[in-house]
Amino acid sequence: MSVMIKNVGIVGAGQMGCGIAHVCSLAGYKVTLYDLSKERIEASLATINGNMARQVTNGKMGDDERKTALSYITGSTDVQDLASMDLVIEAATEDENVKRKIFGQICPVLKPEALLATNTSSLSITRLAAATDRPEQFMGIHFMNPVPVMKLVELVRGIATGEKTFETAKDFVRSLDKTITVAEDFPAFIVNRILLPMINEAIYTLYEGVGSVEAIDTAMKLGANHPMGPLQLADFIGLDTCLSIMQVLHDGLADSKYRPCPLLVKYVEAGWLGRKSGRGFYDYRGEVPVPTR
Ligand SMILES: CC(=O)CC(=O)SCCNC(=O)CCNC(=O)[C@H](O)C(C)(C)COP(=O)(O)OP(=O)(O)OC[C@H]1O[C@@H](n2cnc3c(N)ncnc32)[C@H](O)[C@@H]1OP(=O)(O)O
Ligand SMILES: NC(=O)C1=CN([C@@H]2O[C@H](COP(=O)(O)OP(=O)(O)OC[C@H]3O[C@@H](n4cnc5c(N)ncnc54)[C@H](OP(=O)(O)O)[C@@H]3O)[C@@H](O)[C@H]2O)C=CC1
Repeated sequence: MSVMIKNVGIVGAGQMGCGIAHVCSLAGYKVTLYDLSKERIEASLATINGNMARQVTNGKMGDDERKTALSYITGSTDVQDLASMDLVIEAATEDENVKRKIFGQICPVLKPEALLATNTSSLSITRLAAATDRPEQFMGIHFMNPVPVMKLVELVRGIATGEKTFETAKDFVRSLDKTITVAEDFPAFIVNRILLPMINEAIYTLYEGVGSVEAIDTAMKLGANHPMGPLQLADFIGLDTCLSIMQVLHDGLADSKYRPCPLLVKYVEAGWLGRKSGRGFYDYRGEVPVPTR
């Protein structure tokens, strides 16, 4: 008992929006990728093309497949283009006010039967659902970064999420060849409840002078077999997103063990957001990343 999905809208063409568009188009869905500016849309379509081209070079897909998938993605800066979507996945900035504003704009445009999902990393699905006109048709579909590579998707139901919505989300995620894990609607769900305190602790380790950026990342890569060091991973996720998640954990669970490291706050205040802004715990503006501490 699930709803037929053909057209998928994605709101926010950042790193996650691009990744979600990438995997949806490869699975045969018609994708409308919406963001605020034409420049962002153009840059995002170029990023998706580049990521697919790399998969062609590595023999992971054929060039015809790449062309077909790309032809399924349409960029848009007009919210009216979401009117024909069966499912819309919100993947905009991790800020509750931004997301609430988006729901206020898109809900009047969507078909009554359309499902609405959020890719939020941490925010309450129940609270976000209450900001829409369709709490029964709303849930969390939380992809991992980089989406084309990571196998997991967390599914999170709000208190009002209907069974049909949940079943449809499960079928949809399986059609993308991803593995589902179901999390209850508590701050940051499962992956980020565990991962982000580890990253925050790595930043405290740097802040307290226990080790340099390089020492901490090398320690966790070679000493714990993590594919990326925690500071490299923080830069990869985006330091603004990391800080938002820690704030949600701190506020939502009211435990001082989740307090965001002041050094993380400082980097975000400086606009050093990691890879996406060119600088974070590493400086990415040269040929190779250079630690900033
Ligand atoms: C914050 C949240 O809400 C939740 C989260 O997502 S938390 C973050 C979860 N993600 C992680 O923990 C990632 C940890 N890092 C890794 O697993 C690996 O370093 C990595 C997969 C990102 C890269 O692996 P690697 O072996 O160093 O790199 P590399 O061999 O160049 O790439 C492996 C594949 O990833 C792809 N890839 C790498 N970065 C990519 C990106 N940004 N976008 C798309 N594809 C990417 C490459 O194209 C390559 O794909 P193919 O195998 O299809 O050719
Ligand atoms: N980064 C990660 O590793 C992961 C992130 N997530 C979640 O996915 C979501 C997106 O994260 P991510 O892609 O990393 O963030 P990015 O900062 O890369 O992208 C966010 C995008 O949303 C756009 N945006 C902001 N406001 C609006 C709006 N009102 N309407 C449409 N688009 C808007 C931004 O535009 P502009 O740049 O112009 O502001 C930007 O293009 C967040 O909720 C995050 O928590 C989930 C899993 C992993």
